[in-house]
Amino acid sequence: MTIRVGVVGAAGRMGAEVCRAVAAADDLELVAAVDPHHAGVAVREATGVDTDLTLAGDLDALVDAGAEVVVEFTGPSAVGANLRWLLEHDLHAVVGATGIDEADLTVARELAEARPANALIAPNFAIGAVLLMQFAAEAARYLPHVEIIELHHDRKVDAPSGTALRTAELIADARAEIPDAPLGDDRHPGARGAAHADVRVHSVRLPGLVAHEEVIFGGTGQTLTLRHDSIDRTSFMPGVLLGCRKVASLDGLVVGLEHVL
Ligand SMILES: NC(=O)C1=CN([C@@H]2O[C@H](COP(=O)(O)OP(=O)(O)OC[C@H]3O[C@@H](n4cnc5c(N)ncnc54)[C@H](OP(=O)(O)O)[C@@H]3O)[C@@H](O)[C@H]2O)C=CC1
Ligand SMILES: O=C(O)C1=N[C@H](C(=O)O)C[C@H](O)C1
Repeated sequence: MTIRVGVVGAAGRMGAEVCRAVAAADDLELVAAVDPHHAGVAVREATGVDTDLTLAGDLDALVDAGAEVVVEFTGPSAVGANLRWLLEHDLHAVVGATGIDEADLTVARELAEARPANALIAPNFAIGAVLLMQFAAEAARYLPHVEIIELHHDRKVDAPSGTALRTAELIADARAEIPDAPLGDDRHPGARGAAHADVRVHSVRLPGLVAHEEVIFGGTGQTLTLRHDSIDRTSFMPGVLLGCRKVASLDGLVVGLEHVL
């Protein structure tokens, strides 16, 4: 039995990659692709997938096409409303877009509890990044002094990255104390990064980068550096496909790919 998959944000860097990955998977079928600003464009042209589908302008196309699972890769300004719509229409959601706010997350959690559809939200679908977050949480138990540097391509709209925010939260949950992160003589605001969950996060945006994160721990006479590099967006695809296969068996809404590994 194949799973019928729709993609929202299908003309974007990640959405197009997801369309290609879904179309290439034997057990998944690409049945709809939505991207309002590119409606009417052939999916073949936007993604290279061998299909007669056309990019749809609104989410109703997902229902019309009989999608069972929908992959959401739009961005911070659209993801909250889209996720709500998907759950209200009983469509399982695999969400990669970052920047969903707390209020939208609460609504989505309640909907996923109340209705038959589930949601998997993963700030990062690359297995290496998931492991980096787990290793960072483990290290923070012993080395509470830590800062994060995330580095991304220059077209990324949000900063800090969703992965960096999640890493900071996992570190905050794991470490027993909140050590000082001195600002020093902070002559240029921002020079010491931004604090999230009491962890300093620094964001770099440059052409040539894809998605990278370093977590640097400091201790007496030593440092420990954990680093992950996505050098291509295909790095996220095994995680996204796994999410498509597992989301129906989840219970409500979960955050983090680790829950389906
Ligand atoms: N979880 C993970 O593993 C990963 C997450 N991401 C996240 O995925 C998101 C997308 O990244 P990326 O592909 O690089 O961004 P892009 O800007 O390339 O793609 C986003 C696409 O969504 C479209 N879009 C905007 N609004 C809507 C809407 N309301 N409905 C449907 N489509 C819409 C955009 O249209 P237009 O071009 O006209 O704006 C664009 O085509 C970001 O939040 C990023 O942080 C990225 C990589 C991995
Ligand atoms: O925009 C991106 O590219 C990425 N976004 C996600 C994030 O904000 O963490 C995941 C990955 O870092 C790539």
